[in-house]
Amino acid sequence: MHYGGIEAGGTKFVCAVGDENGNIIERIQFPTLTPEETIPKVIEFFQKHEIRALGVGSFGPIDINVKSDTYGYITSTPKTAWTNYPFLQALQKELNIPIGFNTDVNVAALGEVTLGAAKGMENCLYITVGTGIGAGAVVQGNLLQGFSHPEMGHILVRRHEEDSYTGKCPYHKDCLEGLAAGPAIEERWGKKGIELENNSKVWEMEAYYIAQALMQYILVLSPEKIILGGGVMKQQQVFPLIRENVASFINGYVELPPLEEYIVPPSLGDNAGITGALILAKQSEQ
Ligand SMILES: Nc1ncnc2c1ncn2[C@@H]1O[C@H](COP(=O)(O)OP(=O)(O)OP(=O)(O)O)[C@@H](O)[C@H]1O
Ligand SMILES: [Zn+2]
Repeated sequence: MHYGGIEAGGTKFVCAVGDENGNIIERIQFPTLTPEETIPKVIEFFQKHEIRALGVGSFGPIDINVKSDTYGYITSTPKTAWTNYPFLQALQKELNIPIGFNTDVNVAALGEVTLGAAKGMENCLYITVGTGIGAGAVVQGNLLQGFSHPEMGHILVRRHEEDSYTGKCPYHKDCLEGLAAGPAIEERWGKKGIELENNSKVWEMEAYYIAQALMQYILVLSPEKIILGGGVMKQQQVFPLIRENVASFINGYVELPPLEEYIVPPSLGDNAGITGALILAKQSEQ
């Protein structure tokens, strides 16, 4: 018997069928169009396979509070076709199996803690720096959740002294996402991140912001491993800069594991999310 997983992103939906250990057997992807266009394709894929349960890691904001009337909905997303869309209910109606529902980043954290860079640990943080910045956390073996899911990308950071860019977040302007996500890099420097590889100032500034965020996450959550993924983090040269900045901000106040092992890329690569979704599927049966 197999499990299903969905990594629902702002640009594409990845769907996979896997085994009880999170191994992917078959995967397929669809562009994220409107729910009316995308969801029937997703349902058709899973109806072809006999799956026991499904796990969903979704872009957000989403409602993951099981006590809420809108549990399972995508809520106030800027992708207007999906605003207030009852995502979980639409899947449930057609598939009639247990479904676990959480954020893309929480699910990626679950993948990495179960089978990836944080395997064997109870606490880890998964951060994506892409079109937006988001983080998911496994804390004492559980996905972190309160009245809603964490929104760690929107924290405030101290400005780099050479940065006069106003910031791109529609809600806060110069929050972390507003200053350090891919679109902010592009607007500040006038080129996409991928074309700025050799501009050391870009990555020095990027590391300065990301490291401040990491300091705050470290002090609040005490993660055993920090995993940084997403498009911007494909710039591997930023990792040593982030580690240096984290060391300098923390300034010896807490003893950290060796930073090359502590702040790392996802060891499941681009499969962190979909693998976590398969694991969430299995957990949803219990
Ligand atoms: N190799 C790269 N180097 C630098 N920046 C990159 C690279 N690849 C993608 N980006 C930037 O990352 C952003 C896209 O992020 P990503 O590839 O993680 O996709 P996404 O899934 O849309 O993001 P999100 O997870 O925030 O929804 C864009 O702003 C893009 O310019
Ligand atoms: Zn913000």
